[in-house]
Amino acid sequence: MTPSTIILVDDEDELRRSTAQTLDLAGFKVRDTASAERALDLLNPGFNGVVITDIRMPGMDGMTLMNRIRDIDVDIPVILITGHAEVQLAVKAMREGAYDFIEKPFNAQDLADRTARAIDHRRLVLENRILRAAAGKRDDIEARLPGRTQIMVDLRYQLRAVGGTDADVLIIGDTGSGKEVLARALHDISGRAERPFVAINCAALPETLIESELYGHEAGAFPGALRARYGKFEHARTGTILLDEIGSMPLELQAKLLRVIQERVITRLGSNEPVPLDARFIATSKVDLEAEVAAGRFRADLFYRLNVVTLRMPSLAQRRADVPLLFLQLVREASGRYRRDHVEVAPEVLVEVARRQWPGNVRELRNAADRFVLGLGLGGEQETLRDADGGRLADQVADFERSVIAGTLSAHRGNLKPVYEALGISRKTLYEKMQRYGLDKGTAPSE
Ligand SMILES: Nc1ncnc2c1ncn2[C@@H]1O[C@H](COP(=O)(O)OP(=O)(O)OP(=O)(O)O)[C@@H](O)[C@H]1O
Repeated sequence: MTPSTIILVDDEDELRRSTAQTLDLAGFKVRDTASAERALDLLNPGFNGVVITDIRMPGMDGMTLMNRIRDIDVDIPVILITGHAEVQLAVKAMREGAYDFIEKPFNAQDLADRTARAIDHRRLVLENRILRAAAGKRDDIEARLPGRTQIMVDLRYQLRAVGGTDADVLIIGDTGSGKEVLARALHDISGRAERPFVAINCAALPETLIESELYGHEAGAFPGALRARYGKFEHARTGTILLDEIGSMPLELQAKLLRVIQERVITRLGSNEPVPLDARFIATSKVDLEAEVAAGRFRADLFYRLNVVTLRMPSLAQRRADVPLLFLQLVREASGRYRRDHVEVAPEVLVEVARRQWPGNVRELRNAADRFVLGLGLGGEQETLRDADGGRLADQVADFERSVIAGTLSAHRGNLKPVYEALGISRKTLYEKMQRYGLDKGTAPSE
C-alpha cells in the first residue's frame, strides 16, 4: 500500500503552516491547502489517508467539506479542528460521521496521536476492501460455509436473515468448527462490510492488560503508560468487534463489557471523556454459556444481552454427510496454497475421511487436507481401514462409498464430468458404481 497522506485544510495561513510542520515532524506526509475545493480535487475513492480540516472557513466550511468527502468515499476519516466554543458543533459533526475532532489550541502529541489512529483506521478499512475484493466473497456464503446437510442449509438461512440487521450475535460451536469463519461471513454481508473487523481473543489477553487493550488509556493512566493508546474497541469504531471465547473473560470485566454494549460508549483508562462506539458485537463460545452462568462463572445479565440472536456452528459429528465434500474443497484450497497441480483424491481416501471422527472439526480436517496434498497421508489415526463397529468391513466401505458418490453428484448437480474427476475415477467406473448403488444424476446426499 502507498504511504498515507494527510490533507490539511485551513484558511488561516499561520496556523496551517505550524500544524503542517507539527505533522511533518511527527513523520507524516502532509499536503496543505487553504481551500476546501482544492482538497476535494486531491481525493478519490480509496484515497489512502486522512483529512484534517478547520471547521470554520469562508466559502465551503469544514462540515460541508466533510459531507462532500463522504460522497466521494464514506470511510475517509475526517478530523475537524474546532475553536473553544464549538464543542456542540463538533459533537454534531461526530454524529454525522466525522472521525474525530481536536480543540484549539492543541498540543503536538495529541494531534499526532489522533492522526495516527485515523490512519490506522483507514488502513484497516482499505485492507479489508482489498481482501474482500480479492476473494470476491461478498455474497458467496455457500462457498465459505459449504455443506448440504439440513443443519448447514438452516444455518446459512439464519446467517442471511441476521446479516443485514445490526443485532449483536452469539456464536456457539465446538473448537475448530468454523465460528470465526462464520463471524467474518456475518461481517461481510452486513452494512459494515467495508469497515474494520477487529477480532479479540479473550482467552489470549493477559489479565493485567486486558482493559487497556480493549478500552485504551491516556498517558500516565498507570505506571508504564507513557503515551496515550487507543484500544481495540476504538479501532473498530463503526465496524464489527469479534469477542472470541467470551467465556474466558474475567467476571469484573464482563460487567464493564455489558455497560459498553448497552450504552455504546467507551471511556479510556485515566479519562473521563466518553467516546461513542457504534460497533456490532459478535461473541463466540465453545462452551454452553448457560451452564457457565449456572456455575457462577459468567454473568447472567451479559448472557441475556448476548443471547438475543444465537447461531450454532455445527460440529462435523453433527454433519457427517458434509465431510467428504468439505475435504475435497479443502484439498482444492491446499493445492492452490502449496502450488500443487490437481491432486487426485482416491475413493479409498474419501472413505477413510468419511469414517473418521474429526473431534478437532474443520481445523483438523483442514490439517489432514494439507498433509494429504503434501503427500504425507492424512496423519492422525492408523491409515488402514478397521472394522470398528463389528459390522462387515465391506458393507461399511460400500455405505461410505455410496454416500461419497451421492454427495459429489449432488454438489455438481448431476453433472458427471466434475464428479468422476473429483473422485479420481473413470467415467465407466462411476456409471458402474452408480448402478450398483442405485444412484442417478439427481441423487440427494444421504445423511
Ligand atoms: N468452511 C471452511 N472452509 C475452509 N476452511 C475453514 C472452513 N471453516 C473453518 N475453516 C478453517 O478451520 C480452522 C478453524 O476455523 P475457525 O477458527 O473459524 O474455528 P473456531 O470455531 O473459531 O475455532 P476455535 O474454537 O478454536 O477458536 C481455520 O483454519 C479456518 O480457516
